[in-house]
Formats: sequence, C-alpha cells, structure tokens
Amino acid sequence: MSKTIVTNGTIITVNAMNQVYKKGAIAFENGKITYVGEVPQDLSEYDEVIDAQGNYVLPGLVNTHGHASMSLLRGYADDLPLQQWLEEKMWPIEAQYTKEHAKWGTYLSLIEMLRTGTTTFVDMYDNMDEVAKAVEASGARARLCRGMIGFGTDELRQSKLEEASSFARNWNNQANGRITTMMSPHSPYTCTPQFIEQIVSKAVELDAPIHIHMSETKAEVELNVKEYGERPVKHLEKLGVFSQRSLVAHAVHVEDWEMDILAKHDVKVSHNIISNLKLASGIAPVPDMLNKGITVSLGTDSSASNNNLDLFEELKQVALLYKGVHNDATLIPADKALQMATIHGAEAIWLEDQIGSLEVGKEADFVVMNTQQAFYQPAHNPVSHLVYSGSGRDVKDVFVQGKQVVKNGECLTVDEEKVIFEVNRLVEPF
Ligand SMILES: N[C@@H](CCSC[C@H]1O[C@@H](n2cnc3c(=O)[nH]cnc32)[C@H](O)[C@@H]1O)C(=O)O
Ligand SMILES: [Zn+2]
Repeated sequence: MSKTIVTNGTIITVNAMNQVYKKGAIAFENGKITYVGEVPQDLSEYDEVIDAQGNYVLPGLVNTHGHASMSLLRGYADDLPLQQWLEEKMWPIEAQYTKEHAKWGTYLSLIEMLRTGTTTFVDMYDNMDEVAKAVEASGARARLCRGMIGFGTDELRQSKLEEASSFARNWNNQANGRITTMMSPHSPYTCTPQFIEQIVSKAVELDAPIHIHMSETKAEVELNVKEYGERPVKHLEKLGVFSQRSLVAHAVHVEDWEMDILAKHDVKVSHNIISNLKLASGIAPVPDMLNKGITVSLGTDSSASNNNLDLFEELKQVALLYKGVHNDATLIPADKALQMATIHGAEAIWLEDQIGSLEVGKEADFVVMNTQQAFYQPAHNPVSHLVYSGSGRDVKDVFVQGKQVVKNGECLTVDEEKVIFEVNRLVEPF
C-alpha cells in the first residue's frame, strides 16, 4: 500500500498537549496516520510527498448536528422564531419533499461541508438511505439517524420506527466504517413519552446511541412542564434516554441542576450557536457546561437556520459570544474552541479513538488550509488565526481516511456543477 507524507506545513494536532509543529509533517498509510512530528530527514520510504509549505494542517472538523438536505431551504424562511419557522414554513414544504430532494440536498451540503473542512457530520432527517448513499459516494464520514416526529397515527409512528431501526441496523459501520448510526426521536415536544420509550428500547436492542433536539427554546421547556410536569432534561432522564449513549442538540435552556444530570450521565451536547441566535432561541450556558465536565461540541444545524455549513463560523462565534455576554475575555479561548470543533466533536459521537486529532493510529482525516495569505500574517499563533481570522473558504485540500476528497478547493468526489443544476431543477427558487 502506498505511503504518503505531507511536509513543511504547520501541523495543528489538537492532541492532549495541543501540540503545534511550526514546520512539521504528517504521514499516512492504509487510511491511518503513521507519523506526526518534525519533517524526517529521509523521505525515501514514502511513495508520495506532498509539500504543504505555507499551509496549516489540522484535523477534519466535526459538525455534530444538522439536517443536510435542508440546504434546499437555505433562505426560504428567515427571521422567524423556531415554532413559527417549523410549523408554518419548514414542515409544510418538507411534506412535499421526496427521495430526490433528500439526495440532491445532501450532495449540496456535502460539497459545502467538505470544501470548508468538515470531514465528519451528524445528520438527522428522513429518506436516510439517500443520505447514506451520498455520504458513501462523497467519501465523507457521518453519524446518521432517521429523525422521527411522532405526530399522526400509531401506524405512522410504527412505520417510522421500523424504518429508523432498519436504517440504524443496515448502515452502521458501512462505507468502510465511515458511516455509523443512531436512533432519533426528533424532540420531547414532537414525540409522546410512550413513543420515546419505544425508541429507547429499540436503541438498546440495536446498541445504538440516541440523538434528540432538547431544551431549544423557553416555550419548549414551558410546554414540557405543562404537559408532563417536568422540564425536558428530567423528563428524558425518566424515559431512559440518558441511560443510553446520548447526544442532545441545543440544550439552551438548562438550569444548573439539569446540567448536573447531563454530566452524571455523560450526555453529549451539540451546541448550535448560530442557529440559536438566528432563531432567537437563546444562548446556551456553555462555560458552565464545560466547568461541569460536559462534552460540548459544535453543530451548524441546517442551512435553513444558519444559513451555511461553514463550521469555522461557529468556531469564531463560540470564542466570542461568551466573552461579551459575561464580560470575561478569558472565556472559551481559541484552543478550547478548536477542540470543540474537532476532538470534542469526535467524543460527542463516540469516535474519539478514530478521529478528532492528528495522532498516530487515528484515521487520516485532515484539512490543509491555504494560509499563505495576508490575513494569516504574521504567524504569531496559528490556532488564534484559525479561530479569529480564518475562514472555511481558505480550505485547500481535504483528506478522509487518507483519500483526497478536495483538491485546490474543488470537490473531487462530487460533481458540483451537476449538483447545482439538479438542485435548481428540483427547487425552482423565486
Ligand atoms: N420528517 C421527519 C422528521 C425529520 S427529522 C428533522 C426535522 O427537524 C426539523 N428541524 C430543523 N432544525 C430544527 C431545530 O433547530 N429544532 C427543531 N427541529 C428542527 C426539520 O425541519 C425536520 O422536520 C418525520 O417523518 O418524522
Ligand atoms: Zn436541528
């Protein structure tokens, strides 16, 4: 098998010591990292040497919450609060969407994610076979789940549960291990307690983690208290959700004692800062969660509430917002923000042994950024530049499992021109 080494770049490892090699190298073989460090004297053992002079090399970013095919709804309904946005805008149009929409919408998002340095993402949607096939073809890595909204008849709920279970079973560890799965009740306000319990027992049976939207708005929490006498965290704990490995999206309105429950069960959080701001859902207590030892990762949510999938924007927002809100410039420093977008993202989806940092033995998922540009100069601190000065649009090359998927800013695995054509054919904006 061929051995490749990337040399002379600034290697940002995000390992336990946050090591950065100013002019270093990373090598890989069979999709796995075999070396990280200074540039070796002798490169003769390598079949391919890629010169990354003037570039940063970092782990592929991990986006822990989204709905890829909703890229078709980018700009379709802005400036509305969550419930109105969902009930009046998203759900009616989604009801008309077909497999074709899922397919091309996912491809559109895949191009965007790969080109801005996200190599792994979480997706919760329907028509998940289409999503999984697109992920497989694109070379990306993903943890996928068929989201279930529990409205309507019992028959409908059971058919969704059946579909979600077979998806979770059939696609787990597929695409050479790049696809893993979860089970996903959409939220406590769209699923009855009985339905959530049924989903949990299926998840236990399949040994699949659970992914759910939780405590996104104040209205959701109030409704939960009114209907079930508990705030969402306690409610889901009682239903057994947190006895299973679980990843909650949002967790905006969580009180101190609720964070203790999340910490106790090692519940992972996907913090969707831009979506929360845009839908005016509120600001999650991230510094408190971090203090309590909760794993907090970053998610974009969909392009319909963001309105892009460039995780570098979340990186910058998360490093800025809490400083301003709490009048404390030491909160969420740049290296913490970068960890949230990489290693904590990997931990949030239980893949930290495989991805999230550049270390020997891990999968060769990495991003090469063109930092030979004015706004990355002078190079006082590469991590600071990535978080405060950088942009996903500076991503030059992307590798997943050692396979190049983006080269000089162009996606090699998905035909961008064709995807743009198909998307506009399907959607006909204006
Ligand atoms: N249509 C599916 C459910 C899909 S799960 C994904 C759902 O999450 C919705 N969604 C997207 N963003 C958010 C958010 O921030 N909070 C809650 N729901 C969201 C989205 O519109 C979509 O309906 C069914 O058959 O049950
Ligand atoms: Zn969502």
